[in-house]
Amino acid sequence: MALATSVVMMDRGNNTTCTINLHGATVVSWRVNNQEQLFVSKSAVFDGKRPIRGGIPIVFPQFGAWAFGPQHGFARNITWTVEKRTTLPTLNLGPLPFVVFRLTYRLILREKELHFNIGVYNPSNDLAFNFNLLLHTYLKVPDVRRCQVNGLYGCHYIDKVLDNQLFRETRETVSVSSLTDRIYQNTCQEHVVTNVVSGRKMRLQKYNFPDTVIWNPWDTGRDMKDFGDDEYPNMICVEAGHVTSPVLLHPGTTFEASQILQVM
Ligand SMILES: O=P(O)(O)OC[C@H]1O[C@@H](O)[C@H](O)[C@@H](O)[C@@H]1O
Repeated sequence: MALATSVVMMDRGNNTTCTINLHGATVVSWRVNNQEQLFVSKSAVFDGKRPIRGGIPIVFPQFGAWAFGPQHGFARNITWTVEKRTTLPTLNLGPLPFVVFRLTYRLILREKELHFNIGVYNPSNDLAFNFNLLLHTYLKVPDVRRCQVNGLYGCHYIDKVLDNQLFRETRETVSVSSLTDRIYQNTCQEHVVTNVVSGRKMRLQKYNFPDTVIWNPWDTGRDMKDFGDDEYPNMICVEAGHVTSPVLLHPGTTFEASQILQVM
C-alpha cells in the first residue's frame, strides 16, 4: 500500500512543477517559474488520516456535512492509485468495497496552466446514484483583502455565514474582508482573481461545474488545528463545483467536469 505521503511530481522544466499527494489525490504544489501558486497551511497534517489543509483537495461525493460520512466526503481522505499505462498522471479511486463508482483524475501541466479533468463512472447495471463534486482550490495570495474575483455578478448565493440565506450578488467583483463562506450558483464559466502571487492574476475556467464557493475562514481559522492563526490573509478558496444540486448518474454512464487554472 502506498504511504500517506507518497507523491507524484510533474516537471515541465523552467522550474514549473506540480506535485500531487496520493492522499486524496491532493495537488499540494503548483510552481510556475519557481513561484508557488497554491496555499498549503504550515500546520497541515500529512498523516494519511486527515484531509490535507490546502492545495486542491477533491470534495466527493458530498459537499459539506453529511449523515453517511465525513464532511466534504471521503475522496480527499483516501489513498488514490496511479495508472501506470499513461505518461500523464492519471489517478484512480475505486472500486471500493463500500461504494459503486470509479473516479478518474487526469492532470496536464502546461507552461502557465494546470488542467484538471475528472470523470465519475457508474459501473452498476441497475443502480443510479447522486453525488456532489468540487475542486477545493486554495490560492496563495499576499493579502486576501486586495483580491477581487469576477464572474459572480447577478448570481444567487447561499451565505453560510448568515444562516444559509439566499442573496443575489450586486458587485461586479467580489472581495473578502471578513469571514466569507458563500456558495454562488450558476456562475460564469470563467473567474479572474486579481492580486495573487507577485501581484498577478489567476484565471479559473470551469466546465460542468455550475457553482463557485468562495471561502476564507478569517479569524475563525484559529479554531482549526491544521490552520495557522495568522494565515488567513494569505489564502482565498475559489472552488468550482457541482454542489447546490447533486449530479444523478445513471448506470453505465460517466460524468465529466474540468477546470483550468492559468497564471496571467
Ligand atoms: O474544514 P473543511 O472540512 O476542509 O472545510 C473548509 C470549508 O470548506 C468550504 O468549501 C465550505 O464552504 C466551508 O463551510 C468549510 O468550512
